[in-house]
Amino acid sequence: MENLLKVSGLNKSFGRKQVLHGVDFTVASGRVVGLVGPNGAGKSTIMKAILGLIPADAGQIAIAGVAVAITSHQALKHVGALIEYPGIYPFLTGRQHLQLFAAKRQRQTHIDEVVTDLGMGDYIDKSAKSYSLGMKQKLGIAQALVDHPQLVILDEPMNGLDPQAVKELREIIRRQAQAGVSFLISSHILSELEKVADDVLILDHGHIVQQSTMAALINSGGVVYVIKTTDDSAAKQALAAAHVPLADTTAVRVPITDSVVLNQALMALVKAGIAVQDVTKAQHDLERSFLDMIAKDKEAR
Ligand SMILES: Nc1ncnc2c1ncn2[C@@H]1O[C@H](COP(=O)(O)OP(=O)(O)OP(=O)(O)O)[C@@H](O)[C@H]1O
Repeated sequence: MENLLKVSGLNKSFGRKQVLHGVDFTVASGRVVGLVGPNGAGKSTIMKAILGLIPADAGQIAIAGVAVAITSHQALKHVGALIEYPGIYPFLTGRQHLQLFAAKRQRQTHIDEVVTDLGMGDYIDKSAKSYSLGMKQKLGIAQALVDHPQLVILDEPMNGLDPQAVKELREIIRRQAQAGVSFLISSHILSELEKVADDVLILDHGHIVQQSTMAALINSGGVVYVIKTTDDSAAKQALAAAHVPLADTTAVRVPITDSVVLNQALMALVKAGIAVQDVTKAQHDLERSFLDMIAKDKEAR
């Protein structure tokens, strides 16, 4: 797979505060890459540097092999972006905004496509001053997509969107990725990107803490059996005595490595006279493993 975006050794300080530390990653053609990290981790700073909006102190950024710098924007010709807040002119209609962003060739068709895909038909010809937060956000996303870019950079695009709009946005991203468009999408909530991203970059205090596929990240947390009993604290003691590992201390959660562990757990509970009321396979807790990863990285530094 060809790397459309390549970022290497990116350093950035604001005054005496270093906010990016040797950031390296790639985005391949047709991949959706999630950039996830807590508030202030440096997500927007990375995106602004890629877009040549702020100068990096060190490192290289290349799009389709062409270098980007604050004075060299040629590589950004086929890049669409929404960074922080959409730029909205209150007295223009949504359609007029899109006309500013769409190249002349097939302008009308491209605008109609994106308006339909994002379900903006009802208000696209009204002036933007009447738009809700979510409508403005959608207009910002439409601006990023309207010119058929090869690479789309979206900073927290789900902000302000209702669940239906989030679903529509996910669908449009997946459709475009299938057609070969690459995406770099930031969020401070990992689970927000669970259904849309192929790959994940986890960023903390300007360091890339983990880079993997979303599938590998989900599997790395493992699946757990949640056992409901009549007496959970006695159940935990019985399991500890029988050397059955627990996934965490909040409930009777047994990690699934193989079914033998579940058998051992159930036998230990039955032997201790604890009634098992229910056993369910629980969804992997993505947010918890994200927080664990950040905590581990903090300890290591
Ligand atoms: N122009 C600036 N001047 C000084 N400090 C800045 C500037 N821009 C960003 N920072 C600092 O750099 C750090 C990273 O900020 P950045 O906006 O990149 O984080 P983020 O991960 O996008 O956070 P959020 O999720 O809150 O948007 C923060 O500590 C922020 O205060």
